[in-house]
Amino acid sequence: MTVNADTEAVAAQATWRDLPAAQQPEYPDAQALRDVIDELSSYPPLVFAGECDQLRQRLGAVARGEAFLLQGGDCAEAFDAVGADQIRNKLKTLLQMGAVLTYAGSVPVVKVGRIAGQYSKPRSKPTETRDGVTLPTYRGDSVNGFAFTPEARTPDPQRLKRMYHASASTLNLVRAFTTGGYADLRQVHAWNQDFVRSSPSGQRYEQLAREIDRAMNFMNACGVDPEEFRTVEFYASHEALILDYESALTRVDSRTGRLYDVSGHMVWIGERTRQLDGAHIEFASKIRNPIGVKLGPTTTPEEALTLIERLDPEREPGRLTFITRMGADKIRDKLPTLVEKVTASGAQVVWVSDPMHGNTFEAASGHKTRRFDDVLDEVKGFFEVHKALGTHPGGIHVELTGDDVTECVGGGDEIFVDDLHQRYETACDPRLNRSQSLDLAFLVAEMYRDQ
Ligand SMILES: O=C[C@H](O)[C@H](O)COP(=O)(O)O
Ligand SMILES: C=C(OP(=O)(O)O)C(=O)O
Ligand SMILES: [Mn+2]
Repeated sequence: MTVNADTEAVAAQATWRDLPAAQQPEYPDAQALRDVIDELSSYPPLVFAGECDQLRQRLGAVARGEAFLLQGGDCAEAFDAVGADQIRNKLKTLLQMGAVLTYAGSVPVVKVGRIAGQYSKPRSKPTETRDGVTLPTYRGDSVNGFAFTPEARTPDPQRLKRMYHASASTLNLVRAFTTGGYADLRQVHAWNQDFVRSSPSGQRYEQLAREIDRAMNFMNACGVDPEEFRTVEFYASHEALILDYESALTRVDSRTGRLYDVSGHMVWIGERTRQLDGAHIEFASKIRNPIGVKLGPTTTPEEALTLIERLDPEREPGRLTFITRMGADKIRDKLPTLVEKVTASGAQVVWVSDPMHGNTFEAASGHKTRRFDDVLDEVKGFFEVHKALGTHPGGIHVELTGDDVTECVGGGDEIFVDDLHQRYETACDPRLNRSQSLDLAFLVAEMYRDQ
């Protein structure tokens, strides 16, 4: 491992501490937090800086229009969901989506999970009231517990260590699956085996898998058996929200002397913490990882240009990804000016569509949900805008799970509002289930081809 702790250089990145940091937990015991930070600072990196560089190169290809980014996973990972089945199901769903996009969209797909670190949530309200009792809102397993009790909801810094260990175990299994044979393209059918073959998306996938098989057999018969089919390059990403944690996992790379946040390959800054004069952007400006920034409907072109100045002063394709989350009803109106102004500035950012976060609503039953049709319409709008401007629709960023949950309504195997209660398991936002995720991949592949 070539990443060393270089105390002085690492301390120099802590300039974010002088700036306002939104959405941070209020820990009751400051000393307990300091102790945890000290301990985390001594832990080994979860990723290698060279892998972050490799992802930046892959994203550079996306920025140039030569590849497509598939980024997806839970809204909020949970400590009690760090089990082999859940991790495998998520990975399988992403691999299936990747196969669909690569084959049907005829484009190399860069695969990045919202995984192995996605434990912290920004919230719209600081407190939650139930039956007259008001408690701090749930902010992700890294901060407090989901249960509605004062004990669970009090932020506990020990949870940051659990986040590290949960991330490490998850990443370990993901690496085992992706390099140990499970992700071998010859397994395209196996990924689908347990999936309801009667479901429309399962059947459609089966058809595509047969075509991939034939193509591979053809190549084999021609004497071609590329190593690339045996393993999959898969990267981990999460929102860099809790700066004490991200900062404790920031290290100097001994190869280059530069700082990397080794808690994940790519990190992003959320819509609620992207203030230009805030701590999160300052922190992100100091690290070399590929950085994403969520852009909601209020983003001005000037803000986008300043973000580029702050985060990508060297104008390096792949360094900066703008993840737009406008809402299906706003994307066609809001996105064009941003893309035009950014393109005119000469910057080569990756443009990605998050069609989830601008389309959330509360059903009459009280469940937070999203309509599959709105999700699809936002992606359509994203593609239309880029087509009109001659720019590259670089990818999608989605909240999904490999389990058959009922959290978003619609899809080929339709889920109705009245079904939501059946398997509503998310700790935060509603995710596409496996069938809806595959539906989306097929439809996006068509859009990409038509582009
Ligand atoms: O993904 C995160 C949610 O969109 C965010 O936490 C806000 O959710 P809330 O409005 O329920 O707080
Ligand atoms: C909170 C999230 O998104 P945003 O910052 O875009 O609201 C998220 O990605 O879960
Ligand atoms: Mn979310």
